[in-house]
Amino acid sequence: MNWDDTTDDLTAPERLVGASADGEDQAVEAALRPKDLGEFIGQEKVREQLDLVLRAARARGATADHVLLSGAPGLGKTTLSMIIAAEMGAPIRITSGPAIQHAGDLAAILSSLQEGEVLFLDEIHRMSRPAEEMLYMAMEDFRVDVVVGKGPGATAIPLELPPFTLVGATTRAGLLPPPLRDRFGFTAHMEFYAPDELERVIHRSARLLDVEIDAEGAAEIAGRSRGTPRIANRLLRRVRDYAQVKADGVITREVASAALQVYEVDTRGLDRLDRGVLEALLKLFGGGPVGLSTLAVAVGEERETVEEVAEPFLVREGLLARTPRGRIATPAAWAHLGLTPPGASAPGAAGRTAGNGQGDLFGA
Ligand SMILES: Nc1ncnc2c1ncn2[C@@H]1O[C@H](COP(=O)(O)OP(=O)(O)OP(=O)(O)O)[C@@H](O)[C@H]1O
Repeated sequence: MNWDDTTDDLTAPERLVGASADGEDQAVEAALRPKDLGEFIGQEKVREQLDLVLRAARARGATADHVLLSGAPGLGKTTLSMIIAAEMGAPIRITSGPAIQHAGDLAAILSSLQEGEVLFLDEIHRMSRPAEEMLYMAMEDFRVDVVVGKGPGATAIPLELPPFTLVGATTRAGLLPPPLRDRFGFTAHMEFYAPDELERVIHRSARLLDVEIDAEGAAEIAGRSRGTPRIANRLLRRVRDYAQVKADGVITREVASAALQVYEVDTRGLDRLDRGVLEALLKLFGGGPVGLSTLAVAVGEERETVEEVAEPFLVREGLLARTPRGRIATPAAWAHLGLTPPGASAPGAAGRTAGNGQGDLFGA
């Protein structure tokens, strides 16, 4: 594993706990995707609300309102968009903001949509400005103006579109310009999944992959999956490999724990990079505060890698705080690594076992 690669792609797929999809994920995910709202696990509120929106549209014989899904990668936005199409009995077209750089690209897609079709636009916040402006009119009036020619001789030819449902997905709803946000009839924010929901995701995927797993094995993987179904499914596949080669193929707590120790994913889902940052903060800087640049040099990473790849999860987990004076480790960080904060009395045996049994990998 080459951590330097993370600076080129800040959600580097080679991270076992990275939330964006790698090639293997893409191949397997199609088979693991829930096909209807009933199969979709968790996100109770979103499911209930979406169910109402879709049922009502079906009852009216109308095309569903445009839907905006926001939330971190791997939480099921693509899956939900496919479910929306399936529930409406409509075809789906999938594209993404970065793929639409010119208004003409969007016009070509929109003009070829069938009536009622679902257009899934991933990373909608990364669309170009002219395409975004064309989308406003398409969403509201099902019409676009195609500009032909350049300069003073340019003419706008209006083009009627069949009614369609736009499902936009974004990791950051705050980045969307308000006029675009306002044109969605329904907006849903996807939350990270609770451990029991991830356990259900894991059991379901294990069934589909024909892997035997017990309740404790699923709980062990769920706890390390960073609240994200995509990571849960990926860890399940790696643990399955281990179970096949080193055990009898059955995933128990012991097998899952031993496998994820091999892959350097600890009990809270921290990987080598995350732990490296925490270790440096605690051992070299007494828990901080320390500046981001200094911390990055200490772990031999780029600033951006530490800030954008490692820190968000550490902050979310309450292990690290970003303050105006620099980065600070929380008491939970000391406990997690089984270390004693300066000035505190040494922990007893219980304190030391609060670590994750991987101290040997990072021991000073
Ligand atoms: N609620 C869920 N129940 C069961 N499986 C789920 C659920 N949500 C997501 N998954 C699984 O997690 C994987 C990733 O989901 P999906 O591709 O929909 O995420 P995403 O939010 O669209 O990610 P990205 O933003 O990176 O495109 C899929 O294989 C899917 O089967």
